Amino acid sequence: MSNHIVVIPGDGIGEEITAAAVRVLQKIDEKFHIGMTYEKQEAGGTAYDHTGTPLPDKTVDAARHADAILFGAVGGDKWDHVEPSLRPERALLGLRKALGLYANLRPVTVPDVLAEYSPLKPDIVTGTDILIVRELIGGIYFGDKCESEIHNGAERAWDLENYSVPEVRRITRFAMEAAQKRRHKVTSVDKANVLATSRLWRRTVIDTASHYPDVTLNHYYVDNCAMQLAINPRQFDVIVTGNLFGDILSDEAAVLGGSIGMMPSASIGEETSFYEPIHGSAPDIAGKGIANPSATILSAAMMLRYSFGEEEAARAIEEAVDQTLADGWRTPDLYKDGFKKADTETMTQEILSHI
Ligand SMILES: NC(=O)c1ccc[n+]([C@@H]2O[C@H](COP(=O)([O-])OP(=O)(O)OC[C@H]3O[C@@H](n4cnc5c(N)ncnc54)[C@H](O)[C@@H]3O)[C@@H](O)[C@H]2O)c1
Ligand SMILES: CC(C)[C@H](C(=O)O)[C@@H](O)C(=O)O
Ligand SMILES: [Mg+2]
Repeated sequence: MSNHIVVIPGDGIGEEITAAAVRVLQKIDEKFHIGMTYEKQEAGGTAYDHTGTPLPDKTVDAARHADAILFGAVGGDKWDHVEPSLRPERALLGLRKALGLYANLRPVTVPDVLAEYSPLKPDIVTGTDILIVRELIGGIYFGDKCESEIHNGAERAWDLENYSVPEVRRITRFAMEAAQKRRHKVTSVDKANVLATSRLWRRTVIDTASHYPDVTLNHYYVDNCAMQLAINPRQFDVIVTGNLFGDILSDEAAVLGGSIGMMPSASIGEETSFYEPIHGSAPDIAGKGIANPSATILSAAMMLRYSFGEEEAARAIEEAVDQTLADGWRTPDLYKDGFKKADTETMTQEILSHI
């Protein structure tokens, strides 16, 4: 079986964190003999600087032919003034669309050793284990938009949200099947009290869920869900939601475990899957060698599990990260008095030492 990985570091901390994850994968390969090969490709602002486009065709072609993709992050203030269609973030959206990556899985777990890092009380967050299933190639992100037009004498801009029944059905099935392997509960999040798209979303979720009688379904409006995540995160098993709400709720949920630097993701479509941390390019710390590489390393673990069927190897990575935290190593995003200070390199070496 071929296990060819296209690595797309992107911008900002992207290079540092993907390099760390590749080292972990190489160590895993020595132990588990998976036979992974790597190919680096450009996307984002750096690709724009080199080629005039944030998403070169070469990158899309390589991604399409890969067995899995490891992605860092794109974007940064440097490209804020670039024409919208050429912004670094368009590379990520373009790849998601080109690869049909409709289901974005964002697991939110709070290791016991990190419960005290949460801005919430440890007795609220301990034991949290949520899988956010975010629809990734529809909704307002991909609807028609207008950057600027004159309407009734005033300049305005607009973005159109739309969802079709097949799109909602597909992501709901995914969430239901994920829940069947977990605690058999799905919470659907929408804004059906206001938005037409959310009313179609809710109807379709209810209809699709009726084929999964072993899964309990409940609904929250997104504003209430944002609050429920802070009040009682343990009530959630699988959350299924649209593209924009999923983006926002997953950053919120990331703080339950103390840092977005710990949160991995997998994006699944019909063919090649895509693995990336949920955080961005962190321009404020880029190049300083202090980014937490764990989210990307844990994304590599998801790759082993979902793309290569290597459950034992995936667990070996997750346990190595847990052990490194249990040993007291903390990158600055998690550091507190009494713990051992780690930069990206030290954290990576410590994780490697446990594999
Ligand atoms: N998937 C992606 O490529 C992605 C995701 C989100 C944002 N972005 C882009 O990244 C740029 C910066 O966005 P932002 O500042 O809103 O979000 P961000 O996630 O890059 O950073 C938010 C905060 O979290 C910190 N942080 C993020 N990752 C960290 C890590 N691994 N270790 C330690 N601290 C970490 C940053 O230092 C910053 O303080 C923007 O251009 C944005 O569009 C890209
Ligand atoms: C960079 C941006 C396009 C992206 C998104 O909004 O999907 C990011 O915030 C994410 O969460 O992956
Ligand atoms: Mg986001």
